[in-house]
Amino acid sequence: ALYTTPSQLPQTTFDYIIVGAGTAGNVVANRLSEKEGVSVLVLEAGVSNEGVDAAAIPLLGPSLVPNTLYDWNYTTVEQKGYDNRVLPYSRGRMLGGSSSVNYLVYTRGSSDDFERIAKETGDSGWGWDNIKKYIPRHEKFVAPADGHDTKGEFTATAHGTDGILQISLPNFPNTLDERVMATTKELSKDFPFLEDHNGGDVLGIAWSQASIGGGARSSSATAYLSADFLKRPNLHVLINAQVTKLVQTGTQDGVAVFHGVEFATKAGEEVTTVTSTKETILSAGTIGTPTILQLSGIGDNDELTKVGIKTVFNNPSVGKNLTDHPLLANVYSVKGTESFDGLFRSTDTLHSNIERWVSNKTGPLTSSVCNHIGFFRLPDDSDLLKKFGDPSSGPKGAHLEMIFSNLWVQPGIPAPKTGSFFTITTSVTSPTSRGYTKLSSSDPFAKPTIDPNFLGTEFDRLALRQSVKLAQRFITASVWKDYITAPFGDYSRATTDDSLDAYARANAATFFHPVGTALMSPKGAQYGVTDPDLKVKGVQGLRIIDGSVLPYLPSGHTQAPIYLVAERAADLVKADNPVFGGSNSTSNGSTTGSNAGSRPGISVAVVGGAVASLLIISLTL
Ligand SMILES: Cc1cc2nc3c(=O)[nH]c(=O)nc-3n(C[C@H](O)[C@H](O)[C@H](O)COP(=O)(O)OP(=O)(O)OC[C@H]3O[C@@H](n4cnc5c(N)ncnc54)[C@H](O)[C@@H]3O)c2cc1C
Repeated sequence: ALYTTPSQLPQTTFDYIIVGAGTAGNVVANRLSEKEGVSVLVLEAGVSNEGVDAAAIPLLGPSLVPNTLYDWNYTTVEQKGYDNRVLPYSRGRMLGGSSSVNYLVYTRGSSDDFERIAKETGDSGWGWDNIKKYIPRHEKFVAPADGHDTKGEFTATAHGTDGILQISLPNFPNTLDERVMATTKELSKDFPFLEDHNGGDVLGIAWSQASIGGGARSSSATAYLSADFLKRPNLHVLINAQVTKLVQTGTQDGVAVFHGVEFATKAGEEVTTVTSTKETILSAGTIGTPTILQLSGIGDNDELTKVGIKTVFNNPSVGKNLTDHPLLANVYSVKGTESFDGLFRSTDTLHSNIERWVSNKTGPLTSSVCNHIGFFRLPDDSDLLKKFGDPSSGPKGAHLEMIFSNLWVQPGIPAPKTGSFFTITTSVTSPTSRGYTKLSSSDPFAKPTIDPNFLGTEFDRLALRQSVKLAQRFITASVWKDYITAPFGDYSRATTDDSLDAYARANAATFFHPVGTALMSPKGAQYGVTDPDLKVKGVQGLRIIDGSVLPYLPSGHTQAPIYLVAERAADLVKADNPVFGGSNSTSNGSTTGSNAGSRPGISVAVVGGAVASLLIISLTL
């Protein structure tokens, strides 16, 4: 059932307590509550997604953040690599978490991304061959809302059709479609067409897939926490419940045991305590999870002492290794009125499209932000790779990304009142900068200090420059000549390496893909926050299942890998509880050694200061 106030809870002790009804949390809640009699409580700080139209209508999604009720409304510290600008750092604060507010792009990453995690954690269960077994359980690949013939736009064997989360190809055509496809033919060497991004290969330009079904957003709330699942008598979900700390309930073999969870409906309100008999699972996301650990005394002793929190377990890795994708929106002015910019300028046009969506879930508002995406590698002989080494996950991993949007896309900057636009958003897919999140105060309602450290390394600065050059090369195909008028705004002045770098520093933003602040590492390693089974190191009763455990960003956007990680993680939880009939049989993985303290396949020289600082952390643990 779904509850809105603590007094509605039928009990205060549950088998499992999950903190955060977000992307990963709802997967785990769903899977654990499959078993009758296993009680599961989910505590969510935010509100319900029900009745929030912008959370359902795909192209209105970007209006959900920042500075809204549905966002944690975090900001970064001044970003040195971005001319000291402060950025909004949105995280979804509602049922579904960030899957309810994101831009819906659904990319699983490359098989090498998962292989790298398997190799570095010593657990083959994180490898692609095992992870891809979860796709049929997770995915329900459905026809797009416009009913177009999707032949040649995807590879059927890469998809599941009986799972839970609905995924579809573009739901509404746009004027870029033919032009992008023509460019993959004319400039096929640099921009090859790839049939499907989600089968383990990502390199090339493919039709974009999105978490949309029947023309509406499919989120972890609409899918894994649908009304049918909420009818389960053993599944309890409480909204408006912000967890303020974990409570130590005992000590076992000298190790602190955490089975208690404190939460409050808002600052200054009374705190309620609930208890788990089996496990407490943190699924509060890459910012929320380390924040809760730190508030509970699990973190860097020096940092905790500074804000007056008593350290229970000193783990300097908590909150470190924050890794995110920089985003640079390269905007072109285009001819005609076929871009989607006009949709949002006239209230009448917007209303008629909303009416169309309400009546039959069709029309331009069923679009995500793009119909095509491309992932690319720097050339093997590029100066960058020679100088810095290769930070990607392997030959199938990407260094750069391009997204093609049929409208003005500039997070945080309102669209001009006139004009039609085509945006090629570019990114460094394998960034080497690392940042952190830490408490600013012991007050659980105070916002943490967040530093993603965008463009903090020379590799990232130069690779972002290369991504813009890639976009500039893309539009040299003949098909753009009669469409693009000119680069827009600052972009028009980005003509030399120096001016291009200045333009990037002044305009880049974020894809909102933070990961890594509670990274998993081998059992026994002297760095990292969880073991490969996602149990928190140094304490008992706690597991982490969300984006924070990912040691690296995928060659893609983050929601799909997080869903898959959560699906496997639910099996790992089940394997530890005989009630589910498991004794590690469901995990399909094996732990192959401890590798304590080292990060195989990557050296300090390869990724510069970021990993160097991680290794220093490991020495001081
Ligand atoms: C604006 C935006 C656009 C994005 N676009 C895309 C995209 O197009 N494609 C893509 O793949 N990814 C995208 N992402 C990223 C992706 O959505 C996230 O990486 C992913 O959803 C994170 O999943 P998670 O389970 O780690 O955390 P979340 O889904 O964020 O879940 C965390 C949950 O925990 C709750 N919580 C946090 N702290 C507490 C607390 N103290 N007490 C109780 N509850 C708490 C939160 O409210 C939230 O519901 C985007 C993200 C944003 C914000």
